[in-house]
Amino acid sequence: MELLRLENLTKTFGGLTAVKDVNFTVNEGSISGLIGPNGAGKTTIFNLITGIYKVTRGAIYFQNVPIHDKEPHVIAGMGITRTFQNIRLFKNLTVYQNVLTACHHNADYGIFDAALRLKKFRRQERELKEFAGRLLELMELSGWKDKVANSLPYGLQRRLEIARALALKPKLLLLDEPAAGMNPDETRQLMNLIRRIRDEFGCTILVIEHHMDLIMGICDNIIVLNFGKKLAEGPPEKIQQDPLVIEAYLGEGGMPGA
Ligand SMILES: Nc1ncnc2c1ncn2[C@@H]1O[C@H](COP(=O)(O)OP(=O)(O)OP(=O)(O)O)[C@@H](O)[C@H]1O
Repeated sequence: MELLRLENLTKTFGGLTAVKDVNFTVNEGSISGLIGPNGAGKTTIFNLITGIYKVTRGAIYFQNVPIHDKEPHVIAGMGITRTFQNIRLFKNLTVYQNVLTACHHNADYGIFDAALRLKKFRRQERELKEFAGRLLELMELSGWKDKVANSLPYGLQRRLEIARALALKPKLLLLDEPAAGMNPDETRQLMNLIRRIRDEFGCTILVIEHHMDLIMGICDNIIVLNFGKKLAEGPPEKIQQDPLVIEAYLGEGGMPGA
């Protein structure tokens, strides 16, 4: 079943067309990849889906509801969450505190419940702590729980960022270059984690990534962009052999990791 649909999506910045008439759908429960050479328009599409940028032309539907005219907080509230190319964490808080603060977005107790530590507050606090613990387990960060985020190796900081995004219980998780800066071992581990997030957490994933092994290894469907336009779409085996895709990457020195 379709979760997200982009229809003739176009974004211009002054005279530059960053995204031009892009159409694709993301099916519920799938892992989809958005790839393309540098400057192809991938992050711009994430910014359009999440409402950070206003759409110039075209439409975006989430669960068949138009979202291209909605504010970022409304879109987030509907169940779309993202991570960023540059890691955004509370660097001086512990791993656990980072996840727990994100979990608090789900709390609906009032200031009186909290101040008087009423039953509703105590029950929700217990549930949020359990959920934070579950997320740390899922992202294999339990052993780092009490470490300050800043002290974590780079690959683990990226995993912590994903745990924080999952704390918002998204239906659609957008990952912007989650394996950037990771070594091959860390990348392999991340691939397994992304599959687990889909299988155990039940959320749909759209991922931008330059690591081709990751994209080809986990995606059901891949959308290739070049100069803002959709160049190709299909399963990994089809994309890997597509002459147009290979040619687009040749200018950049070939398909990365292929
Ligand atoms: N806010 C902006 N103002 C002006 N131009 C922008 C803006 N955001 C993106 N662009 C331009 O739009 C084009 C697409 O950029 P985008 O960041 O979406 O590419 P990308 O495919 O994500 O690239 P990369 O793989 O390098 O991250 C680029 O030419 C970029 O300079």
